[in-house]
Amino acid sequence: MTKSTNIVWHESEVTKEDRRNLNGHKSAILWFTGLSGSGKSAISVKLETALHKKGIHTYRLDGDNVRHGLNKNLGFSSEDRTENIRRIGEVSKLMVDAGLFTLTAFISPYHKDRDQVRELVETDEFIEIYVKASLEACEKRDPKGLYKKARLGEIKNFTGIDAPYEAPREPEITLDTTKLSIEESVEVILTYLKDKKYI
Ligand SMILES: Nc1ncnc2c1ncn2[C@@H]1O[C@H](COP(=O)(O)OS(=O)(=O)O)[C@@H](OP(=O)(O)O)[C@H]1O
Ligand SMILES: Nc1ncnc2c1ncn2[C@@H]1O[C@H](COP(=O)(O)OP(=O)(O)O)[C@@H](O)[C@H]1O
Repeated sequence: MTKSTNIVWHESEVTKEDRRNLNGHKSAILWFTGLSGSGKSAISVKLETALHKKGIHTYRLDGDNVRHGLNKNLGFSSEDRTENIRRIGEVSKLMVDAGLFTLTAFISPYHKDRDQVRELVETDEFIEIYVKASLEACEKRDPKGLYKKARLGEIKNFTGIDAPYEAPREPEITLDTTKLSIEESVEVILTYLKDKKYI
């Protein structure tokens, strides 16, 4: 018997389409992935501000509101990272159902975990954004001093050092943050959303 046996779905009267119509725009997950220090948080924060100013309903998920709350029982083993991403995917799906552009900023290092989130929603509801920067560049930025600690062996399983990062094969958007400024990256995403008639 699975744990969900005997649980019956109760349909709402208000649908995702109703909520989208009320908002006047679509909803989707903007899934940022990349190494620590690649720029996921910096870009997603500025993108959210830009969308908000346009009257678009958003919510941003990142370590602050997830790893300190919902997922505070998870660490950085491959199993815990997979569970971290699975929960974030499920929460993001609910937010898309609620009519929001949901911006997620997690390393999400494994193809299979990101693909599982993609499978959870409609094809056009998952936009994978690869925030690309070399390990060298991220380590040079080292905004939280974590690479230094990882090199000293004070943090184990650090992505890029002694834990893997699997770069997306076919992301909807790639941002090379060694070439684009934060503002330019935001513009690339806004252009994509306009071209594809999301906004
Ligand atoms: N071992 C290890 N590896 C990678 N990162 C580590 C680790 N330990 C702590 N941190 C800090 O946690 C942030 C990554 O958390 P995520 O939830 O995005 O990771 S994951 O998607 O589950 O792989 C990451 O934040 P970002 O810099 O925002 O990516 C780090 O600040
Ligand atoms: N072109 C750029 N794009 C994004 N971030 C940049 C860029 N140049 C420098 N940075 C800086 O690099 C750091 C990236 O950190 P952060 O956004 O926390 O990355 P992540 O969320 O991927 O760990 C920030 O301090 C940001 O200001």
